[in-house]
Amino acid sequence: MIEANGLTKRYGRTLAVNDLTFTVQAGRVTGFLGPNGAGKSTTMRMILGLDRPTAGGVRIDGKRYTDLKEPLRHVGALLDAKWVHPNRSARAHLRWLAVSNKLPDKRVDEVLGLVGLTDVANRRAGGYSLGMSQRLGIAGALLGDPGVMLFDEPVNGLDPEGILWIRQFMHRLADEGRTVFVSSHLLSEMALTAQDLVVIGRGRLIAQTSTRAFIDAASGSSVRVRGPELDRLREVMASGGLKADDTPATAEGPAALVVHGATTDAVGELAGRAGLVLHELAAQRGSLEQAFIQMTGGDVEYRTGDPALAPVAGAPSVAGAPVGVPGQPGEAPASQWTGTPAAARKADAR
Ligand SMILES: Nc1ncnc2c1ncn2[C@@H]1O[C@H](COP(=O)(O)OP(=O)(O)OP(=O)(O)O)[C@@H](O)[C@H]1O
Repeated sequence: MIEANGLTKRYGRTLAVNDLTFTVQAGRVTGFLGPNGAGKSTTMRMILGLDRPTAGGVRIDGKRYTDLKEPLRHVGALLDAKWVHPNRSARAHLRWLAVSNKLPDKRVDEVLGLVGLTDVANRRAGGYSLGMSQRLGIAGALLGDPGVMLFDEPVNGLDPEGILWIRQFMHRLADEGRTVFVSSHLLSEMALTAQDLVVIGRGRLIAQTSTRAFIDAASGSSVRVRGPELDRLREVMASGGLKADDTPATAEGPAALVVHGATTDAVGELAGRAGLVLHELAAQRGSLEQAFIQMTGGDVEYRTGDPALAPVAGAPSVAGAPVGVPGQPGEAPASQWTGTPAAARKADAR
């Protein structure tokens, strides 16, 4: 378990992390989301004892990182997959890590097997693809068989096969009871990977909740309904006090209505009482992307002019956390956002 309490980091005038309090539970994959410059990497570095908090602190299984006698046995991290000497083989790199951390040599072959690199373990790491380098980084993080694992943008630049592998591997680590904390800009991927979320903006907590609750709170409840008499259906919804919008036919389905702020029960009963035949009645969930943009709306700069990405004023809060974090007077804003989810990927593509 990771527990951050009032975690704060200031770099000169920039308040990179501002009084962050959150918990990352064992046995779950927890996504760490925030616009560019929100403070994710700084937070991860503080968890790993690589940066000193200005105030507050963070504990790993109840202990500060600096108090862990053998840190690699408690926490493993993948921060930069290319952090390997290019002329070293994967096996030599892991052996060096194992020796310098007093870990048994036999663990090297175990972790190579776990990440599927056994057959290429003697090849130069400099010649590895990004996907292989990520696997090697994960092997290094696993060397001490730690209960807590941190991943900073692990799927950046990976092909679909590599992304799927990482997703399944993280689920496996969580199923083994480990704490898995992963930052990513790939929101659709996070929706599939993370069971819980910690969402930050300008260094402050926006939400800590399950992924499902985060999406539901942002998107509200809406119902897609379709039948042979769409006009009548719209009238019946209106007479029941429900607002319905038309959605045109697409490759995915025929024209339908989307009824806002309603449940399938309410829509079905209204239609049934009016004697209307229905061909489709389904609750609609928003995407993590929509929820993220809505929840971080106050923290970002939009440059695309796409109205679909416009920030929503007065976005609801999740789990009691504030939304639309205001900047502190006299502080430089620590957040940048280039608008589209694709552009949200780190410009430096670590
Ligand atoms: N060593 C440093 N010195 C000064 N400012 C820093 C330093 N490290 C980070 N910052 C600033 O702190 C803020 C948070 O940066 P951080 O890298 O933690 O954000 P992030 O959420 O990881 O962003 P990204 O997703 O773009 O990597 C930014 O404004 C950044 O410029």
